[in-house]
Amino acid sequence: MSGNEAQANIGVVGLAVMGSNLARNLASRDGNTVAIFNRSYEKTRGVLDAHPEAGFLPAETYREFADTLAKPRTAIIMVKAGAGTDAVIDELVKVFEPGDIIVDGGNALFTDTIRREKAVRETGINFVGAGISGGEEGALNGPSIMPGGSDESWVTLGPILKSIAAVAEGEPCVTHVGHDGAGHFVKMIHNGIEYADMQLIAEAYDLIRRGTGKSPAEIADIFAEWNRGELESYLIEITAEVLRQVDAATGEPLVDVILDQAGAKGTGAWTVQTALDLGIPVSGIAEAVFARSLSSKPAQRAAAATLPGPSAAWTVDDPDAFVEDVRRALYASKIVAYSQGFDEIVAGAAEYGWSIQKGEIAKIWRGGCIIRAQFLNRITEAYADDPSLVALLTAPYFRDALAASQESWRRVVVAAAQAGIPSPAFSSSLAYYDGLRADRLPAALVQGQRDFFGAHTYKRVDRDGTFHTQWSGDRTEIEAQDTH
Ligand SMILES: NC(=O)C1=CN([C@@H]2O[C@H](COP(=O)(O)OP(=O)(O)OC[C@H]3O[C@@H](n4cnc5c(N)ncnc54)[C@H](OP(=O)(O)O)[C@@H]3O)[C@@H](O)[C@H]2O)C=CC1
Ligand SMILES: O=C(CO)[C@H](O)[C@H](O)COP(=O)(O)O
Repeated sequence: MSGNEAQANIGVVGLAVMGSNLARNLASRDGNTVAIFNRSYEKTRGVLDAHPEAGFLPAETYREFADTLAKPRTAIIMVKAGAGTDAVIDELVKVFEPGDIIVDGGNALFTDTIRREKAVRETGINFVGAGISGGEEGALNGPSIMPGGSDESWVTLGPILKSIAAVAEGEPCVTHVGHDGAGHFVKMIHNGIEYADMQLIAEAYDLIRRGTGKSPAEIADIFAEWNRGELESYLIEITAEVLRQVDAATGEPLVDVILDQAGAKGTGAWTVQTALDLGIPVSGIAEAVFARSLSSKPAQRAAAATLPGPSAAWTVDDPDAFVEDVRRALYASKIVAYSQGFDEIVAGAAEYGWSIQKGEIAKIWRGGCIIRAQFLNRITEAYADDPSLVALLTAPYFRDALAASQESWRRVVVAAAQAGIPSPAFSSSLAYYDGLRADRLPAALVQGQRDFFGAHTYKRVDRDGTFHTQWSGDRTEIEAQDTH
C-alpha cells in the first residue's frame, strides 16, 4: 500500500502528454489532491519526480488507486482511445463502488461511449465521456471540455471541470453537452472542423506561395496580419509560427523539410463516417480528411507525377489583390466548415435524443481548444438571435460575410483550377455554397435516372404523389409507391 488512503479528491489514469498535464492542472487548483496511476509505473515515477510541487499521490495498482481516492471517487481516464479505454474501465469497475464516477477524457468514438455508459451504469458507477481539447498546453493551463453523462454526474463533476477549464471572456469553457455520448460526439465534430480549418489554411498558404513566390517567412507575416482581423484564431496564429521556423540542420524553412504526408488519428474520418450515416453533407471536412489520405500515398503520387498539368504558366498580376482574395476565400470556406459541423451536431442530437445547445457549444470552443477563434462569438450570437436557424451560413452576419467574400472565393477557385493547384477544401466549400443556394439542382435528373434503371420513383413539382415512368414499356407515367 502507498499509505495514501482516501486523501485524493480526484484521480487521473494515464500519464502520457494529456494525462500528466491534466493532472498538473488539477493539482494546481485550490483544494485538489490528485491521485495518479499509469499502466507502466515508470511513467508515474517520472511524473512524480518531475513535479514534486503537485503533491501527487501515486498508486502502483488499480486497488491502491481506488483506496487513495476519497468516496465517492472521481477518476479521469486519459489513455489511448479504444482498447486501452476498455481495459482501464474493466479494471476500475472492479475496484470502484456504486456512486463513484469514471470520466473518459480521451478521444473516444461516441458510440463506444454510449455502449460504455450503459454497461458501467449497470454496476451503479457513473460513467461520463468528456471530450477534452487543447493539446498539451490546453491540458496544463485550461482546455475546452465537452462532457456528456448523466445530470447527477454533472452535479459533482461540473465544479471540478469548471475549475480546470480555459476561461473565455470570463466564462469557463465547459458545459454539460448532453447525456451519454453527447460530449464525445461534439468533440468529434470539433476535430472534424479542426481538420477542415487546417486544410483550408494549408491551401491558402500553398496558393499564396505558388501564386506570388513569397517565402514562408513572408507568408508568416501575412498570417500574423490576418490574425488581427476576422480570421483571428489559434490555428492562424500557430501557422505563422510554423512558417517562420527555420530548420537548424539545413537553414531551410522548416516547412520545406517536413515530409508532405499528413497523418491522422481517426477523429476526422469518424466525423465524415457519422455524417454519411446521418445524411449530412460535411463536404469541406470530408475533403480535408481525403486530402490527408491522398498526401500519404507516396507510390500513387510518384506514379502520377508525370501526368500533364495546365499548358499555360500561371501568373498573378496583382499579388496584394490575390492575397486579399485568398483571405476572403478562406473566411468564406471556414464559415461553410462550421455551418456543416453544426448541421451534423443538430442531426446527431436528433438521432440520439440529446438536447444540445448550439450557442453554448460555440461558447465553450472560444478558449482552450484547437479551433478557438474570435469568430465563435458570431456563431453564439447567430443561434441566440434565432435558435431555430436552419443553416448557420444563412444567419445575417454570415450571409453578409459570404456576400462580401464570394467573388474573391470564385476567383481563387478558378485560379487554382487553371494553375493546377489542388484546393479541394476551397472548391468543395464553394460548390456546397452554390448547391445550397441553387433554385434548382440536377438532382431532378438523378431521380429520372434512378427511376429509369430501378423504378425508384420520383415526385413532381406540380402535384402531390409519387410517380414512375414505365421506361421499358410505353413510357407513360403511373402513380407508384414511394421507394425513396
Ligand atoms: N495528444 C493530444 O494532443 C490529444 C489527445 N487526446 C486524447 O487523450 C488521450 C491521451 O492522449 P495522449 O496523452 O496523447 O496519450 P496516448 O494516446 O499516446 O496514450 C498513451 C497512454 O495510454 C496508456 N495506455 C495505452 N493502452 C493502455 C492499456 N491497454 N491499459 C492502460 N493504459 C493504456 C499508456 O500507458 P503506458 O504508459 O503504460 O503505455 C499511456 O498512459 C487519447 O485518447 C487521445 O486521443 C485528446 C486531445 C488532444
Ligand atoms: O483531439 C485533438 C485536438 O482537439 C488532437 O490534437 C487530435 O487527435 C489531432 O488529430 P489528428 O492526429 O488526427 O490530426
